[in-house]
Amino acid sequence: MSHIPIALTVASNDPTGGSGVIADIKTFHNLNVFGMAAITNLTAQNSQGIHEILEIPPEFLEEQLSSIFSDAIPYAMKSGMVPSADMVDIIKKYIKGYDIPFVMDPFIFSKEGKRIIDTGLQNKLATTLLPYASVVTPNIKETEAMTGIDIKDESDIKTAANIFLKEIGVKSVLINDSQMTGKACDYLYTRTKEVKLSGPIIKSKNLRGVGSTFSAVITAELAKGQDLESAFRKAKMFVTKAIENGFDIGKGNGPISHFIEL
Ligand SMILES: Nc1ncnc2c1ncn2[C@@H]1O[C@H](COP(=O)(O)OP(=O)(O)OP(=O)(O)O)[C@@H](O)[C@H]1O
Ligand SMILES: Cc1ncc(CO)c(N)n1
Repeated sequence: MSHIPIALTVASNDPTGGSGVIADIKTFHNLNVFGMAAITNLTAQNSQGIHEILEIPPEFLEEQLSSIFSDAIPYAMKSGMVPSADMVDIIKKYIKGYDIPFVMDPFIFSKEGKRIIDTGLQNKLATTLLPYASVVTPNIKETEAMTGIDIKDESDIKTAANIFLKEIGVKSVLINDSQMTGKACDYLYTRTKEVKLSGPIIKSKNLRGVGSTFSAVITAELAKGQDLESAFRKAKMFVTKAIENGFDIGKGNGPISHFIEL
């Protein structure tokens, strides 16, 4: 194959391969997109939780991005765990400088509910990066943290989505809900339309990487030139199958599968 779309992830490394950039690259590969990764953090984590986080010096993120972009421009890019305000500014420079689709997957809380970034950095992400994002993919807890809305039902989700679109200035928002309604519901809001996709909650303890994988599918599909609604539908199908085929790896919560065929 002489030509292939490129997708770039700017996120952290999980050495056990369940989430973060390794999950992103597995997803890009599954979808026939060439994956690249610029690392923001190294984490020490496993199926039982995140133990330590080591930040890469921001200048070295800049080195990684400048090496990538001076050589081949990715067709789409996503961000995951961004640990410092300096890194937010560096990422913004590349998004502003190169007009490519940008998917922001905010990583504010760990699966175990622990806050990973402070509110100052969370606000910086919202004010500096979100206005340049094609789409942001928060779960319910992240949506509450970023909009200040206490979400109890679907109308609160819509109110929060309007804050993302009208006050924060993001082009579209895709809110994932696997916590509130007892169903796995996802809501896409753009300035012109709303799409809701709903499925049953699959009972599994092996859910590591589900959020990273969902946003990686969206990024891969945008890299291929697909529109956001088709990318959303594909991401929903992908994660559903990936959860159904998850693995019992480790003593705690295992990873979802990236071997699936759609
Ligand atoms: N148990 C489940 N059954 C079916 N779908 C699920 C389940 N858990 C999550 N999903 C779906 O997976 C996608 C991502 O879910 P969600 O946003 O809740 O993950 P997350 O909390 O961001 O994950 P992470 O902690 O990995 O970032 C959504 O499409 C959601 O509906
Ligand atoms: C590196 C990394 N990225 C994302 C997540 C969230 O799933 C995690 N646990 N670790």
